[in-house]
Amino acid sequence: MPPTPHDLELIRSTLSIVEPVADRATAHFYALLFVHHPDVRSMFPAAMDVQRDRLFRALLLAARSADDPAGLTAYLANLGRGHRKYGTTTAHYGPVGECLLAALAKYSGSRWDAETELAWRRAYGLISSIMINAAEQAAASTPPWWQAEVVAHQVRERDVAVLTLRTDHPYPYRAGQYTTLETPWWPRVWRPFSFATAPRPDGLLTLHVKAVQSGWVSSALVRRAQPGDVLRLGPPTGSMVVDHTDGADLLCLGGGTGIAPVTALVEEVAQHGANGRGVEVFYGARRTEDLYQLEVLREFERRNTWLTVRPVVSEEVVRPGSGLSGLLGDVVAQLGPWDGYRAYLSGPAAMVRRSASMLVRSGVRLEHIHHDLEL
Ligand SMILES: NC(=O)C1=CN([C@@H]2O[C@H](COP(=O)(O)OP(=O)(O)OC[C@H]3O[C@@H](n4cnc5c(N)ncnc54)[C@H](O)[C@@H]3O)[C@@H](O)[C@H]2O)C=CC1
Repeated sequence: MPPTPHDLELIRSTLSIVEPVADRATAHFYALLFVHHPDVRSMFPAAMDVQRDRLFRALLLAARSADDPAGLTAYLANLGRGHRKYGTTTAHYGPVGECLLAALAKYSGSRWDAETELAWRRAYGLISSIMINAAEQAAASTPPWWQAEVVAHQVRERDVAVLTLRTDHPYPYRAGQYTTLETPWWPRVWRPFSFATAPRPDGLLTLHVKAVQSGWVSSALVRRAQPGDVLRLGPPTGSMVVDHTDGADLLCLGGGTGIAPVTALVEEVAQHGANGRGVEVFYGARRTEDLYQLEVLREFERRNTWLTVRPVVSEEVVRPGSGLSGLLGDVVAQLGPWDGYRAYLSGPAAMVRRSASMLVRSGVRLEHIHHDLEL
């Protein structure tokens, strides 16, 4: 039986009690899981900090999205497909559910009673059945992960590398989407990276990676990876895809390496034909020298009259009339209104959040703003 509206109230109330102590509750969950099911420990990375954080964020997201069943189902189905790369099987869901309920019971104190437990059992039953079904369906046509050999590695500026990959099986994706990637140097640590090109006939994939401070995976990809190294990729995911049937103009904001999926979208429109639609790209960076992808975009602009590319720098003063400076979303909003546009936002989380609210104020409808921030 699916959760009832009353179940949802009980679930949200439990989560609000557990949220302030989420780090301890999730640590307890993993401790229970690894003590009672030691065989699953090898499926997780040695350092569990990011993983701990993810579990609770996923639960919160599921609870908050319960009013949007279609969106929630899509999110959970994606999560189920994505779990195949960890080696997750249907048999794992039962023990995980028991440990999760035990951890929630411990950290919700006197709020936990038989009714609350039943509500969580119903919710977990639904969540796991959606994830299991999606994983089983995906298993019929795609591998759990793809091996991807680095065939080119080019350092564009100080900390950004462009990697070209060849997969062992065809990799089906859409421009604007991203993958999760594991390197041989940090086993079981998976990080997301967007594709920087639309799918091409040769099947090669391109990623832009910036080595971020304390970013183990990104630093290894920029400073250590070289042609011949073999990475693993999870399935493609992400909602930043263009609907080529609606013909509306596109407004794309890419900040830093967030310009990668924007470049892919431009390439896909060029392949597909713009059919009367205009595409406005705003490319944000801190300084002019960080605009590593500008020349590639300028080349697209020279070949396609429907495309306009404007760089925006945030930490440099630009002479009036010679360029744009300021925070990306703020600058774009000032150039509005943007009524009727379909917006695509990609870059640092704070930039995406701020830009989304600025664009809503300058006329873009919320449902026409695409990005892949989860919370
Ligand atoms: N699909 C997506 O959303 C993608 C996201 N990314 C993320 O984008 C980020 C790129 O990092 P970098 O290249 O180091 O970018 P960066 O830190 O150099 O900033 C790039 C742009 O974002 C703006 N920005 C940065 N912080 C801001 C804030 N707090 N408020 C408003 N604007 C802000 C800057 O002014 C600049 O225009 C990474 O975190 C990466 O994970 C990368 C690729 C795809």
